Amino acid sequence: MDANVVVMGSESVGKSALTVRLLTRRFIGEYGDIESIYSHNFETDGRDITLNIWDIYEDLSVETSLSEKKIQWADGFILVYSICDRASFNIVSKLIQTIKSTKDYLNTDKVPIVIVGNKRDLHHRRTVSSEEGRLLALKADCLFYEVSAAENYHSVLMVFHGLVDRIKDTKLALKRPSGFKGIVKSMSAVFARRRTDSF
Ligand SMILES: Nc1nc2c(ncn2[C@@H]2O[C@H](COP(=O)(O)OP(=O)(O)OP(=O)(O)O)[C@@H](O)[C@H]2O)c(=O)[nH]1
Repeated sequence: MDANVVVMGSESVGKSALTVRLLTRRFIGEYGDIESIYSHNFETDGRDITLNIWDIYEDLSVETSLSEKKIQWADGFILVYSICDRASFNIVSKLIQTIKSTKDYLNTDKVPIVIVGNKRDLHHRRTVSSEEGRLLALKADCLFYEVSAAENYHSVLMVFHGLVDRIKDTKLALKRPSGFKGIVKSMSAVFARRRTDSF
């Protein structure tokens, strides 16, 4: 399975640090203004996953046709803020709205989004509590993690694994009509066939 992932958030929250941590297991400190697509292969539940990660430098809270293209390209989103930067947390809510209004999800309301509070190691400078992050995720039906790209590889790995699991579920739900909508769809397919049969 291929999964396109966009990493978004305000400036300097650690988007590149998270991406580079996943790819190399390292934290190198300074990353410059890079914007690239990286590919990374891993296995989950016996399935090979190719993750295409787009690390976005541009501020996507300002709507442009390019940002719309990026949103359409993505199967899932990692929205990063810094626990020491309240403005970066506020931008995450705006990004969720932009994504949910832009992305055309046909049958499902569940957009695979993970909210990440980064720089957990700087807890003495914290201005956004864990509860606020968790509450936002709960309201928007997203996953939530607090991590330190600087200090910990495993929590970063969990972020990407969590997102891939959600992407898998969404892709499966899109393939197989399920629930009430799916039943209505299958019934109308049967009736449509009957109607054409009778002519
Ligand atoms: N203490 C601490 N610093 C971090 C952490 N993650 C990133 N940084 C630092 O925060 C700064 C910004 O990190 P980047 O990864 O470049 O952030 P970015 O969001 O990609 O930044 P832009 O590309 O400029 O938008 C760098 O100085 C990093 O070393 C972290 O978990 N803890």
